[in-house]
Amino acid sequence: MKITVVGTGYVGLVSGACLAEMGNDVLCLDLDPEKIRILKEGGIPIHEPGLDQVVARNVAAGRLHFTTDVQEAVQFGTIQFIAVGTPPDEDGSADLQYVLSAAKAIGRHMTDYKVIVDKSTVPVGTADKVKAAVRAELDARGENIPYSVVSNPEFLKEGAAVDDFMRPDRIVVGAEDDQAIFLMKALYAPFQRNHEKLLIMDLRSAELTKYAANAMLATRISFMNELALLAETLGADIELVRHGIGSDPRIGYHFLYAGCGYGGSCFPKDVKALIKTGADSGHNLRVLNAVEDANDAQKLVLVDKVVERFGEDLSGKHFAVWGLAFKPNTDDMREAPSRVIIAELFRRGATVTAYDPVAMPEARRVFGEDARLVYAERPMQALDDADALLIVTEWKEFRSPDFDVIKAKLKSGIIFDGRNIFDPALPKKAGLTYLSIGRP
Ligand SMILES: NC(=O)c1ccc[n+]([C@@H]2O[C@H](COP(=O)([O-])OP(=O)(O)OC[C@H]3O[C@@H](n4cnc5c(N)ncnc54)[C@H](O)[C@@H]3O)[C@@H](O)[C@H]2O)c1
Ligand SMILES: O=c1ccn([C@@H]2O[C@H](COP(=O)(O)OP(=O)(O)O[C@H]3O[C@H](CO)[C@@H](O)[C@H](O)[C@H]3O)[C@@H](O)[C@H]2O)c(=O)[nH]1
Repeated sequence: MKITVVGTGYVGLVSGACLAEMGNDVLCLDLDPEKIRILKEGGIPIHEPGLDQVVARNVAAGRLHFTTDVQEAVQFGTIQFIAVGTPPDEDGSADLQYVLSAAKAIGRHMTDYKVIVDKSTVPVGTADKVKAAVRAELDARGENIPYSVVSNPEFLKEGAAVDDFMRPDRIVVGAEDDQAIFLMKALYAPFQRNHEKLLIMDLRSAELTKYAANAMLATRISFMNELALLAETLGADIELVRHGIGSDPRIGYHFLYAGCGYGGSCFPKDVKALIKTGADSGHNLRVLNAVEDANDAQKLVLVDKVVERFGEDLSGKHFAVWGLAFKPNTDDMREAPSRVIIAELFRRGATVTAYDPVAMPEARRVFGEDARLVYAERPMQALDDADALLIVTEWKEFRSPDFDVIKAKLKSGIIFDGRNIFDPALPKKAGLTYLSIGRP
């Protein structure tokens, strides 16, 4: 099948590469000439394990191409995936300007039947807006070319994106006409081991499903984070509680890890957008408001613990921070807890040496030139002259350190672990004070 992907960011590139891997001819469009230049020269603008091989293989096979030419891109694919960003607007709602401008471009240049697929995360009712935007462009041209609009939200996780796309738990397709349903079924046939994975529904239910999934996952995390704080006060261990409740299949083990808050390009923005959708339609989504509040507070929990030990004023104190990305296996720092933690340490007068296996170039962009923040080449080097260590991202390479070396380096001998990555007995055996989330 011939497919165009409009927007070659995270989701666009992973989707385009994986759809090519399944034998389709894919043309990825982006308006950012720098991104397309990197891709055309064989580079990958994001860090995502395994993606480079899939891209290289399909470029070499002649199935995956990149362009900045809008007209060429629109005329290429029968299926047009819109995978552009939907960042939060000032009031928390999803900003649809990129989606609608992509839709208009399709209406402006299409010359034959198109299935226009919203893959971006978009609020309920967006498919109707996309339909209207395309119709307005066709009317302006005096054309009446047929087209369908489909909602096909994406559920991939960064760091595991290729696997999530190629082996999905489910594929949600919101569609309202037989031709579009037929084409979407044919497109996804090779992706499914069993047919129950393809869930065909109406457009609005598909749009809401995406927000419901992220909101449910964010709720589990905020719930566990609050219980972790309670566990600390009560002298219980949240990790044992997690095992205790996760063994109930109605609850399950996934997404129950307490930590220093959820970040990333999706949960924070999608929870906000769903709250706004609720408010706009007369529903105060109380649970989700609390989920967001709890997460905002949780991002500061490590600093609260630092303040308990070192006092409100941290002038003259220096901290090592391990982990900058919002989670392991990505260089993405969008809404990362590290941003809030480091900013709060600065506000209180402290300085920081940070280490992250892949996100340091991104951190340089995020924080800019700032004398209060330097970067280490290795995790242990970050500990030089540090009063204490803060662990913010659970990268594998942090999991088995030499605790005696940490003890020798840290002035206070304190580790503040925001991701519960160690068995507490090990740092304690080396004489360190180990403060994690929700554990005695
Ligand atoms: N990042 C994720 O893990 C993830 C997972 C599932 C769903 N989503 C959703 O997918 C959407 C895209 O997210 P992302 O992280 O890939 O965004 P991104 O910011 O990485 O990429 C968006 C790209 O779209 C391009 N673009 C904008 N307008 C364009 C236009 N009119 N024509 C062509 N290109 C255009 C931008 O230049 C950019 O490269 C969002 O709605 C997001 O919520 C993201
Ligand atoms: O038990 C857990 C699991 C995750 N997190 C945090 O939650 C955030 C998000 O993690 P994750 O969901 O793994 O990453 P994303 O790549 O943001 O993926 C989410 O957001 C995507 C964009 O919508 C969806 O497609 C995915 O299904 C959804 O998991 C990160 O900060 C994690 O540290 C926790 O604190 N505890």
